[in-house]
Amino acid sequence: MAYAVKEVFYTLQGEGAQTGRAAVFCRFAGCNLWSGRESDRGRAECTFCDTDFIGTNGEGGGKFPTPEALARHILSCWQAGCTQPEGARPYVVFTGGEPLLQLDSPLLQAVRALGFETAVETNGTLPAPPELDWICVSPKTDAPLVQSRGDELKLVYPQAHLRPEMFAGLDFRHFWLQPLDGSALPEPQPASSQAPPLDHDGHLASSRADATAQAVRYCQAHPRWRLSLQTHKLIGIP
Ligand SMILES: C[S@@+](CC[C@H](N)C(=O)[O-])C[C@H]1O[C@@H](n2cnc3c(N)ncnc32)[C@H](O)[C@@H]1O
Ligand SMILES: Nc1nc2[nH]cc(C(=O)O)c2c(=O)[nH]1
Ligand code: SF4
Ligand SMILES: [Mg+2]
Repeated sequence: MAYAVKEVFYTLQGEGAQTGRAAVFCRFAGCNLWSGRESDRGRAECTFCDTDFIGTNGEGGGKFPTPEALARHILSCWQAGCTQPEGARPYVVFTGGEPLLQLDSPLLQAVRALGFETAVETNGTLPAPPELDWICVSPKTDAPLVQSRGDELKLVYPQAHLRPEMFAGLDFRHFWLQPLDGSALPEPQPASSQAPPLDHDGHLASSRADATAQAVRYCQAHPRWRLSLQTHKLIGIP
């Protein structure tokens, strides 16, 4: 099958337990919870997305006809950025959009054959192929959770009707609260059907600072949960 890829870039993982690790990010086009168009955001299943995943016109993006072609492209991005590869296994993070709409075993086998360790960032609504070394699931309010095990569960917080306790019993090694970044979102319209971001106690999170303060309070009260900051945004890298 052909793969539609928005962008492929070399950066540091900014979130979760692998924060700070050099990685190629392969961002697939398309998502099953939002069209990506602002005009549809209010009625989407996921309303707070911070990412442009429409089309294949980003840096390093394109249509790739075979798993091998995309795997070679990912390797070339690693090689272009990593000048001293000795002793480090190349690392690729598949994201999107929703990567599990396209990420399949042949592609994972192709990147593994080139030496890559593999990771995914997924909304958890689709099952993950077995060849992944690291699975990060980030559940969304209105979406059924199908992938209910993995390495880390990263909950954007606060989200209407989603309480961290709903997930604390699942089979993950790490549990993160990531403050909702509403800075790129349009102001909510009064008539919007979009549910407001309410925390545990029903408080409205009107800014990333509010969301961060709420997440800090929750982690302090429930130490099984840790704070995941989007560190790439803090330092201005992709
Ligand atoms: C853009 S999503 C792509 C992967 C997948 N569709 C998902 O939702 O996990 C990558 C990560 O960014 C998080 N994210 C998206 N929008 C965010 C926002 N406004 N504030 C904080 N985290 C956000 C997602 O929850 C997910 O963990
Ligand atoms: N540096 C960096 N780290 C990230 N971790 C998850 C991201 C994503 O959009 O999936 C992301 C991203 O977009 N950039
Ligand atoms: S599920 Fe992920 S990619 Fe899709 S709209 Fe939500 S945050 Fe964005
Ligand atoms: Mg991102």
